Amino acid sequence: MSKIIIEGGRKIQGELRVGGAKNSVLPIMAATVLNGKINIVHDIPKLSDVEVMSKILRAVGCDVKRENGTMIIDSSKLDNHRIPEELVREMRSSIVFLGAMLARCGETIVSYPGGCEIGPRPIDLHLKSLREMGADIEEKHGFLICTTKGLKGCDIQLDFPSVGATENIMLAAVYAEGTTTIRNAAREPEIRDLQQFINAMGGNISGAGSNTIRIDGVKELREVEHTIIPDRIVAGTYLTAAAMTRGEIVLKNVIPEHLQSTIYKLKESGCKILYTHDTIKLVAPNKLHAIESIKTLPYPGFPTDMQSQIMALMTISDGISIITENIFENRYKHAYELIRMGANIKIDGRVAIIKGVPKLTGATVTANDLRGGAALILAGLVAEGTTIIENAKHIERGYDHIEDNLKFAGAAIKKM
Ligand SMILES: CC(=O)N[C@H]1[C@@H](OP(=O)(O)OP(=O)(O)OC[C@H]2O[C@@H](n3ccc(=O)[nH]c3=O)[C@H](O)[C@@H]2O)O[C@H](CO)[C@@H](O)[C@@H]1O
Ligand SMILES: C=C(OP(=O)(O)O)C(=O)O
Repeated sequence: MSKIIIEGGRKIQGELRVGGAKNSVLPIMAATVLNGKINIVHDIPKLSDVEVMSKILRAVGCDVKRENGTMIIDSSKLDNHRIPEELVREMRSSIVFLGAMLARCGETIVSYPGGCEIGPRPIDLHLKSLREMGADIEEKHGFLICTTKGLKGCDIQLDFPSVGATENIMLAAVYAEGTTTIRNAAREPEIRDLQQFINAMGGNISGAGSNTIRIDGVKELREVEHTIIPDRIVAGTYLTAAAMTRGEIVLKNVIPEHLQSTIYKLKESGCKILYTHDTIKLVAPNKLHAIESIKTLPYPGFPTDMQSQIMALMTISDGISIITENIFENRYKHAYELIRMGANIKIDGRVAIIKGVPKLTGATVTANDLRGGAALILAGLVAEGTTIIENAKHIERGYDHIEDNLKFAGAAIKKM
């Protein structure tokens, strides 16, 4: 079981480059099955989720090669429509293969993904939408057995702008007969990246980034080369690390527009933030102020994937901060670990009330999920003494060499 050990009290400063976004790379890897040709994808981060996605692609017959940050996926020999159950269990977001495999093969068998560390994560919107497009989906013994005699474009109204459901519909609709319209679609930047990838291989999608997406079915797709957009959550995490340690950091390869809600809240805590079109500089104040209220919302609202990290910052900010978690029901497990480090946090359902304390103290804590683990690293960077984070494997799902990057920026941190 991997552990991260941190000696707190060092500033995070200097320059860091942000790599490709996990939440872009995963659906884009699923989309590589569509063309039955060569896909070249740049700026692929080294993450355990990317490893699982590669294993799934190989299991269905694709050839996957990786050279540093570039991945070459040849989907021409795809010959299996069953996604191995153990891999779906390892990574819930493998559910995006549903739409992609239905489009390519007209059939697929995927095990039901179930919930995860952050609570129940139903897929009813995915299934309802794919059925509306003409998919026949049987739910039997924990598996989804999906077939179609041909998907047809239709109008889909999502009850909630689900990221995964929007992606699954986009993938399924690429070859569908006629036009598919998704209303109340998710507007996350990663959705637009998926549109760009599919269009670069000859698909016909418009509207991603707005709440209405139109997909006109095409007959054939070609080879493609694409670069993944930078990870806005990794960028937000490094900015928060500099803010909490009274540091000063410049991030390169970022899209500041994607981080506006995070930047806005970091400014409220007293940080000075300057940016160009692809860099962000943060200068921390001597004293962090409480952030009156943060409500997680679909993009462009404040991202639930930054909630844990910003909570870590609030624990040492002067005054009372309030978080309302609106996206996931059970995303406060990290709060109880932060309390072990001296934080003053009260949880009442979806609301967390955080009263800033003068200092945190190092302790042995457990990462229960990806972003909760990142929050514990941030707390460890400022805590007095040694922090040991157990179960650090969760962090590897979404951060490429976080300990090396933070060490480079001044932290006393190591992984064991
Ligand atoms: C790989 C990836 O991109 N993961 C991101 C994606 O997850 P994911 O795609 O799973 O998130 P969704 O946007 O689908 O889920 C948001 C909310 O909708 C609910 N819901 C979703 C689908 C459904 O069929 N029924 C339903 O009720 C979920 O339970 C949750 O409460 O968006 C989340 C919300 O920004 C992020 O936290 C995740 O990092
Ligand atoms: C919840 C997250 O991801 P996933 O949907 O892959 O579990 C996340 O990135 O914080």
